[in-house]
Amino acid sequence: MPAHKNGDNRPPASTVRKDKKIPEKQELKQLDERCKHPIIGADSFQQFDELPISSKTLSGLKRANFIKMTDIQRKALPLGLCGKDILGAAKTGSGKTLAFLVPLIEMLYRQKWGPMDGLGALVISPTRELAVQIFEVLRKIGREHSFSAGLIIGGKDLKIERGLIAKMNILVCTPGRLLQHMDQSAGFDCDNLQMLVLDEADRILDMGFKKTLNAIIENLPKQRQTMLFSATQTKSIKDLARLSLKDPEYVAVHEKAEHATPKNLSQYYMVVPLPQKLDVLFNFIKSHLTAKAIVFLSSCKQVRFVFETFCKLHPGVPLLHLHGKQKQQKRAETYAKFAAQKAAYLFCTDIAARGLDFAAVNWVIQLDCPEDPETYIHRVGRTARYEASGQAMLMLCPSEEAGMVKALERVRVPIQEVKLKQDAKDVKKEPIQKQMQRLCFNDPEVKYLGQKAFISYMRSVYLQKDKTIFDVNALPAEEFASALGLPGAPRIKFVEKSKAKNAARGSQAKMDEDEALLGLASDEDMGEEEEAEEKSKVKALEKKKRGKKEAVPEAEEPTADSATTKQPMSKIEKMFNRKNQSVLAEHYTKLVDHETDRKATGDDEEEDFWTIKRVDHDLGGEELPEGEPLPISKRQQKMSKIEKLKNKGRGHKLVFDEDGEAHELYELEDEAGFLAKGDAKSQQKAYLEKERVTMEAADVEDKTISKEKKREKKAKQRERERDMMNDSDEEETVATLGTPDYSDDDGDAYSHSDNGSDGEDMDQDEEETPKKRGWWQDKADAEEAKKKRKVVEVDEPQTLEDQEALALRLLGL
Ligand SMILES: Nc1ncnc2c1ncn2[C@@H]1O[C@H](COP(=O)(O)OP(=O)(O)OP(=O)(O)O)[C@@H](O)[C@H]1O
Repeated sequence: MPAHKNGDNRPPASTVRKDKKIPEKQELKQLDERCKHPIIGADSFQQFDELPISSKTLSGLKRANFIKMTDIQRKALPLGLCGKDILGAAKTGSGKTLAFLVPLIEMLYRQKWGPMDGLGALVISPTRELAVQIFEVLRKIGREHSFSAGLIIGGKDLKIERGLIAKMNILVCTPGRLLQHMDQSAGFDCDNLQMLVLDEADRILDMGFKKTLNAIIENLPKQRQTMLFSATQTKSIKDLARLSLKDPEYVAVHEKAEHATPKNLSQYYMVVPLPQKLDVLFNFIKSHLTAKAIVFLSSCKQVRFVFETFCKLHPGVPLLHLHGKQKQQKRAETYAKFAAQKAAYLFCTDIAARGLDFAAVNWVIQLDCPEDPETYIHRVGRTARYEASGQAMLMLCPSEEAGMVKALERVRVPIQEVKLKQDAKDVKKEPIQKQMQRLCFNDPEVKYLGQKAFISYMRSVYLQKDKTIFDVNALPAEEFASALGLPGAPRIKFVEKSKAKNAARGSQAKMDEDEALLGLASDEDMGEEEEAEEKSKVKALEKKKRGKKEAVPEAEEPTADSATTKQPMSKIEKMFNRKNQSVLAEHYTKLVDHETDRKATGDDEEEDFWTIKRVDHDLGGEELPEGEPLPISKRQQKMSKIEKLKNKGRGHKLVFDEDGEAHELYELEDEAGFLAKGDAKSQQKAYLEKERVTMEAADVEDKTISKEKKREKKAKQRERERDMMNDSDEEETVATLGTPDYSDDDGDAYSHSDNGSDGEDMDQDEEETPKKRGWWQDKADAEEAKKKRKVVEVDEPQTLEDQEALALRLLGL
């Protein structure tokens, strides 16, 4: 290793800059040399160009305005460049992305990675949005390199991805989708992988993704460099063993810092009774119309409800929403829109809590309490990023205050209480509750959303692990429902009623609670990662229930495609999931009612923990509008008339008396008269005989009519065929108009747009378009037939002689 003039053995910045001009081969040699050993003097490096980084990467960094390194970059990059395994922890917004992307690109560059080498590096992110963001940074700084890089996230066409994935050198992906490709895409192998990165590692390693990640790791070679980054890093030995890390370096730059959150972040909390939360939020928005803010809620349904209702209340600032149940395209659009807005409010679940780097967000509002202090840190980290400042507001229910504040103190989060201002209370003279009620009253869809939001909120509170913070019984359910504008609280039934009161719960009680949790398994409310976690909880509980004695908390997590842990949905729930919800909302509530009534009678005790007993008290007496047919199933709709008649059974003859009352035929005949005609049996025989004769006569008549109809139909068909024969030439041309041949010479389909012709070239296409080939003909046959076809030009035949002459010409005589 050559010594340098400046005494600390590090190359001066000028030396590195000069390197830019040296040939690539020489540069590679120098970089290799410097990265073989711990980089000398790296402790005092401040800028990227002081590190042994290729000129191509440096140029990418410079163009993106990355000149000076952040703390985590200064510490992690020298280690990463030397091939060390790293556990990186640093505050949110402190530049962890570059701390792993630069070593990744450089490692492949130094190894002269090429298209034939296959997959060299893998970056796994817990959410799609974060994966997209990482990919964008990779593109920016790697723009001068020639590696192929792909983004593999759910919600896109699997086939298209499959075609490309085998050719990629770098992949940025979400766990579920990656595993899907590992399982299903032939030609995708990771045998050559050199580097694995887990961004938001603690999230990917936790229960939610455990099984998926284990399966992924099994497919990766053990000899590789591994880097884990997060603002809240895992230190679990078990986790690290799973990843086969080799002497990892723990790089935690802010561990000794006074606070775990960015220093430019001001953090407040406010104790707000649950029923007033929406009111406070709405007033906050009205008084901060120029803010760019992210509002966190606990479930997708909450997000939808608050978004939909607030949009209708027109607060005067753009509102957006993001959650895991949206289609990928919608999610991407929302992400892009919010990123571009100067002032806007984004309502979201924890899907947006980690890693997302929206510029200039000045407020993070947590309407619902986060599940733990780590989630709090990630949520508030969406503001005050890099050198910017920001503010965060946490709304706590009175029952959550003590537990949460203590938990935040424990992880060094400086948070300060603010009280609701008096004038803010005055605003509540006209609370939005009234407007919410109006919205729910006028629009059943809104009311329905409100009901779902109510239930999913209560459920999320119940499911929280930390019972020192979350207590569902302390929540004022009725008042909360009213605040949402609902006419009454959807009734929620606890199976084990005594368990909450019973302080010393025995193991049986615990088991019952577990069973109750199983009943909550099918939450179609959660996002991908939330859902994964939920499923794993359920699976763990199922295991317990089966009597397994082993410790469960780290139970496997189902893969993205395994839905086996979900409780089977009832028929009605499935139907409801399929149907147009706005149409069915009211009807559904009644169906649910019946369903739960049935369960309450003991049909299904496992689901008897809490279910919607009656979703809406107002609906009690409502019936379907009079005269409106009951909804019929699709199968019924598809039945032919004959099938329907069959199912109807035989007709039944009734006779109406003078008062319009229906009677059986025999009721109107007097008995003496009846017996005078003979005994019942002979009368029945005579009646049947008479009816048989009548039926036979009718049958003959029907057959004659039917034959006549068939004859007419055939005649018409022959006539049509004759006409077609006469006009065949003309018709063939018409059939090919505007129908280009979509096959090339090999018969492969090609896109019409390939020839670059749009509407303008259409006329030309039409003229030149050959006659359409029948599916039964190959191209040669068609050409032959075309040659054989003669064109006979004639004048319109006027007389019988003309016609005879034409016929002879056509016959070729
Ligand atoms: N060296 C740098 N110079 C200037 N800006 C930087 C630098 N490094 C990172 N940034 C910027 O800082 C912001 C935060 O970076 P990044 O997203 O990597 O943070 P993070 O630590 O991964 O945050 P989180 O923990 O929330 O995922 C980004 O906007 C990024 O462009």
